[in-house]
Amino acid sequence: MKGEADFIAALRAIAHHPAARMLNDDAAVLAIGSETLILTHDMIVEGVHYLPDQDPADIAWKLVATNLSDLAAKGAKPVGVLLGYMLGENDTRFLKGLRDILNTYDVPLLGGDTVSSGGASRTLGLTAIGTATSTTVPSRTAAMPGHGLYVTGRLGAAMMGFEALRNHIPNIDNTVYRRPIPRLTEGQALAPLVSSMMDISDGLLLDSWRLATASNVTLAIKSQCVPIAAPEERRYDALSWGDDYELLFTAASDTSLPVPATRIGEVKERNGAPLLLDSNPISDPAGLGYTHN
Ligand SMILES: Nc1ncnc2c1ncn2[C@@H]1O[C@H](COP(=O)(O)OP(=O)(O)OP(=O)(O)O)[C@@H](O)[C@H]1O
Ligand SMILES: Cc1ncc(C[n+]2csc(CCOP(=O)(O)O)c2C)c(N)n1
Ligand SMILES: [Mg+2]
Repeated sequence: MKGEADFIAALRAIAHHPAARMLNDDAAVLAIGSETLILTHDMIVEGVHYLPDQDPADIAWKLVATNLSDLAAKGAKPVGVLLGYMLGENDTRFLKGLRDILNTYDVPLLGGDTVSSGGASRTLGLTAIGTATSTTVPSRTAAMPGHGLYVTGRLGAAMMGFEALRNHIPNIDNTVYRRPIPRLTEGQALAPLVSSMMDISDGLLLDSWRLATASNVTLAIKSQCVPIAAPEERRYDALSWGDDYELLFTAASDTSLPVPATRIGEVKERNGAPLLLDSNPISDPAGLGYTHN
């Protein structure tokens, strides 16, 4: 076994509950009585997800935003969060950023746990709980041949911001990298209309590959159609670096979309590779996006 994908594949043998959606989705979908809870947990690690000298207020924002983004992908309304905190050098700034994002999205802090690092690399976790807002909670497994493939926003802004922040380049906006915007209102508006939906955290191409694999379809993507927030010569990087937290979804071509989104390709019956990038078949996910090894 090696790396994230193999470990999750092994976990599938343990996660039998239908709410786990075979670990093929952004979040668990747990029906309780007449309510459907949406549950997700994401971690961030110093030096892996954020730069060691970043303002802790931004780290708090990103930790909550990345989790709310997974709720957004299921069209969920946030109910609350639980924080797994490792004490650091400026906990007051962390609390400031935490208050900022929880107030912005009107999300209560419900609890959590606090530890000291003992010298280990700083790692923070968050569990986000939401409720479904549409009767069918969008999945990654129901993309339908004939439907269009769409993405919200522009990709590559986080990559550009990260590079500017790391290399101390002024005049390049790094807000999207530091403080991503979870697409909660967009996700809720889209949920009743889409055939499948997920958020893009690890890069458009890798996450499209996951969507195609989960739905057993081929996604044909036209790279030139993807709106990017990076120089043209960085187009492939913008499609594979990750951290943009936009929504990727499939919908019937005649759907009147309630939010701005760009059609970047189409869903086809599976024929060979899960991805066709500018007509080139791609059947190996290596190099398509970010993975933990
Ligand atoms: N350690 C783990 N234990 C149980 N389930 C896990 C674990 N790691 C990942 N999963 C599950 O595997 C699936 C895919 O996880 P993944 O982290 O790729 O999705 P994601 O949260 O949408 O992505 P990202 O972490 O990039 O935001 C999800 O259902 C997730 O809950
Ligand atoms: C300092 C620093 N170096 C590199 C990156 C790039 N990066 C790390 S994890 C990830 C995907 C989301 O993670 P996960 O899949 O764990 O949710 C991306 C794009 C970064 N954000 N910060
Ligand atoms: Mg996700």
